[in-house]
Amino acid sequence: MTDGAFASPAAVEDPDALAVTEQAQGDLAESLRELVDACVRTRVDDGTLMAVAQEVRTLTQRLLARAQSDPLGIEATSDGRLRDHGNPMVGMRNPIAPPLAVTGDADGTMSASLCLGAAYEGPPGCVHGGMVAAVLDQVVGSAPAMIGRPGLTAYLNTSYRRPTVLGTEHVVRGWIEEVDGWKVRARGDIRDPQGRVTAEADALFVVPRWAREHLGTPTGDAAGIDPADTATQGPATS
Ligand SMILES: CCCCCCCCCCCCCC(=O)SCCNC(=O)CCNC(=O)[C@H](O)C(C)(C)COP(=O)(O)OP(=O)(O)OC[C@H]1O[C@@H](n2cnc3c(N)ncnc32)[C@H](O)[C@@H]1OP(=O)(O)O
Repeated sequence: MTDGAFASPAAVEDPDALAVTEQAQGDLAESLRELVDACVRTRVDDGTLMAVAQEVRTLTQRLLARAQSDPLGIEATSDGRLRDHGNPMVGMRNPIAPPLAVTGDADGTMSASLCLGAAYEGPPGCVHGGMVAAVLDQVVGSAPAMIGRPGLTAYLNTSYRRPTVLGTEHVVRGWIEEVDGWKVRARGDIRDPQGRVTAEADALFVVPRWAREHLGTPTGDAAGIDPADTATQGPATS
């Protein structure tokens, strides 16, 4: 979603072929996540490092043999799916993305599990604070999107309560606090396996003026949900 440019639905003429392609794209990204992790943690000798770098550059050229010049954007397919595959938090084609798998509860609370490795280290053994904020931005921001208000982040105030430890399963949640027209205030947190909050966020998401005419009627997962009904909605559990 960029200023003034909204993706139009891409027709899915052959869902089976698309599924095969998406499987291959996802597998490539996953193999690159493994490569990134290995790149950070490897202790092989210098000669091996140089040889591998050369091999990787050769592979890059194979992929660039046919590549688009623009970023992927967000596509809505004619079978109703949102394809945000380049997104750095959830994008299945993006090796930078963990990727988060964000799901919604019946009460509108969004959640995802989070377990990050060496590539995301900030303080020793802990997740980088910028990554923590980015994860919260995505999960908390998906709550407004679910009710047909896919806003941009106007602010995201993040409080870091305790370190978010690498290699440990955490739960990230986001929920709506208040809906005011095209503005949605939402909150979220990250909890460790003991249920302790490691970070929390208070955020405002605003559907920009240029996008509002495209969102007159909530679509997809937001269909049938009246944003007015979710005002002052809280999380399922505290
Ligand atoms: C369809 C597909 C979508 C899929 C999405 C999937 C998942 C999504 C998950 C994504 C997660 C990741 C998401 C990302 O990574 S989003 C990327 C990071 N964020 C940005 O780049 C946003 C940049 N800013 C803007 O584009 C605009 O300024 C926005 C959109 C914020 C406003 O827009 P616009 O300029 O057109 O409108 P307006 O200025 O008339 O303001 C309108 C109203 O808002 C109020 N206001 C504005 N700013 C603030 C503020 N800071 N505090 C308090 N209030 C604020 C303002 O007072 C006014 O209120 P009112 O006078 O009406 O009462």
